[in-house]
Amino acid sequence: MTKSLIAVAQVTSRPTPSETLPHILPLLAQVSARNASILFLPEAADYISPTPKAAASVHAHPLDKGKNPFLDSLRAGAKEHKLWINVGLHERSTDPSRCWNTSVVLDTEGKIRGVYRKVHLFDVDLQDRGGPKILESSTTVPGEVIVDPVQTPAGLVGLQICYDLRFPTPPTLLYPRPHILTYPSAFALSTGPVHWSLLLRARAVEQQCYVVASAQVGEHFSGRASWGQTLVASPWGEILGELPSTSPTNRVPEAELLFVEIDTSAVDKVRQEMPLEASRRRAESTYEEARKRRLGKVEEERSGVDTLEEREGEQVGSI
Ligand SMILES: O=C(O)CNC(=O)[C@H](CS)NC(=O)CCC(=O)C(=O)O
Repeated sequence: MTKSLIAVAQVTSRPTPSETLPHILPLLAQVSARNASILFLPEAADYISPTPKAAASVHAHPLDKGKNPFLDSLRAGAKEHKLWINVGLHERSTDPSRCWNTSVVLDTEGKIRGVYRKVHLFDVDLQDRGGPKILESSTTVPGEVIVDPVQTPAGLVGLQICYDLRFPTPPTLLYPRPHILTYPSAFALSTGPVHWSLLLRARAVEQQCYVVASAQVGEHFSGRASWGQTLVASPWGEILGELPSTSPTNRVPEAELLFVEIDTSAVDKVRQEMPLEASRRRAESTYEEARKRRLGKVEEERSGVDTLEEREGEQVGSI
């Protein structure tokens, strides 16, 4: 069987896990009623807090069984409804005021099959574009590892999170090559309209795989909203399904589902028709040479501030 139905959720998470969970749990029965094999939930599905530093010490827990009420409920739900679940959530780190931004894969026994911690953190100042100034690194510890894709009933799933979407290199390093790249997200209103679907489709076209992006949507609390537009792209880059984005004129539900059929043989077919990976390997030595040259130049620029002035002095003197 190469075909399977997947369910992709769009959610408005609240400031605490106990406020959010009642919106998420009913989705599990809906997924199971449609016989979908796996449910994808967004980044920070457990909560989005106005005071993330304080919330980290209260609501972020280790992933271990019995230590994380939000994840424990999903583990029980996965088992009850015989589903796999991919979920983004806050994970307690060794620093009490900063958590990991983590993506977890659960199997039908509620057992953890994959854990990825967001590597690229959203440290930006978009105020001139009507957007936020956010320093995710002040509340989040960056992950250090690109993890291997996880085998699920829908195919091999490569784990990335939200802002990672802007970095094309990590997916090129995944092995075995995934059938699905997943980007659980909470995209900003200021970046979503132009960048979100463009980047998701670009990753699908480059990696020749499905891209599944479950998104946060709507207003989490006064002053913080997410873009939405939960989306699935095909290995050819087509949009196979999407849910509404946040807009002043359209009220989005607190939680809803998108169902899409995935066919792993469609991934194999595109990769046969256009064998990008084979070409990439042939180019590897060329990349390496360019990379070294670039690194050399960057280092020269960084250490060369004083010497540059000296050189300018020399030039002036010699003219
Ligand atoms: O932990 C939470 O509270 C929820 N997490 C988020 O909202 C994260 C980090 S602030 N958001 C993004 O990475 C947006 C990226 C984005 O919008 C872009 O790349 O344009």
